[in-house]
Amino acid sequence: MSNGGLCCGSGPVSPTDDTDDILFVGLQGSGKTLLGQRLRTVYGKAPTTFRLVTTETNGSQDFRIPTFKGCPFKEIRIRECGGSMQPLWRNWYSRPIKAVVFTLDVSDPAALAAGGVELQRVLQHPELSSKPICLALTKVDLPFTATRAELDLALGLCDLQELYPSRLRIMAISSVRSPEECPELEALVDWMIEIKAGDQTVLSAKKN
Ligand SMILES: Nc1nc2c(ncn2[C@@H]2O[C@H](COP(=O)(O)OP(=O)(O)OP(=O)(O)O)[C@@H](O)[C@H]2O)c(=O)[nH]1
Ligand SMILES: [Mg+2]
Repeated sequence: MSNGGLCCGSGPVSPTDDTDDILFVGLQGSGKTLLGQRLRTVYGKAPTTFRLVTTETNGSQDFRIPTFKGCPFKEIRIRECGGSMQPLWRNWYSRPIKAVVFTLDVSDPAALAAGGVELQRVLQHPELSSKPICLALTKVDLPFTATRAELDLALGLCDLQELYPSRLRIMAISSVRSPEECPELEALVDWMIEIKAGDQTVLSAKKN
């Protein structure tokens, strides 16, 4: 499996010199790696055998996500910080990233409270105060997932959306589904493209 550049090892983990556009954070096993792999297939060529198997990200890794034909840039650069590196996520917040995607596994009730606390920390971190955040509710394909009403109750998502109306976007994602089966995957890439372009009209080139 090719995951782009892998940055891990025994030494202290520090941000790389590469410029990343988007930061992926979220608890261990919440679906960042599979989402990065899946997003590459939205406008890129889907591999004949898409592998659902991932390994834990010990450190960080990057994903290059192809954009659509006619987009002013060829790719979106994503940096995933492994859930096991949570105390070090903040090292990336001061980098010139443009937005953050926070993954929350809605099939794991035991992890919801901890995920909600981390989401609040991301939203309130001073280095990220001007950055758009996408809350990706992951694994929505699984049979027993928290409903949106349950999430509103447990995590106060409605209140968060009212508090950060233009900054917080919430999407329900399944990375085991194809982009045709889960249109939110394309919506997420388009959200990243708009943010990287700094121009909401950039998506109009898609239809030409
Ligand atoms: N059913 C289902 N399984 C998923 C989905 N996304 C991820 N998984 C599975 O959940 C497990 C963990 O996914 P990862 O993408 O490795 O999670 P991660 O957030 O990168 O974890 P760390 O690297 O440890 O921080 C893997 O077995 C994935 O195949 C999804 O949308 N649906
Ligand atoms: Mg990972």
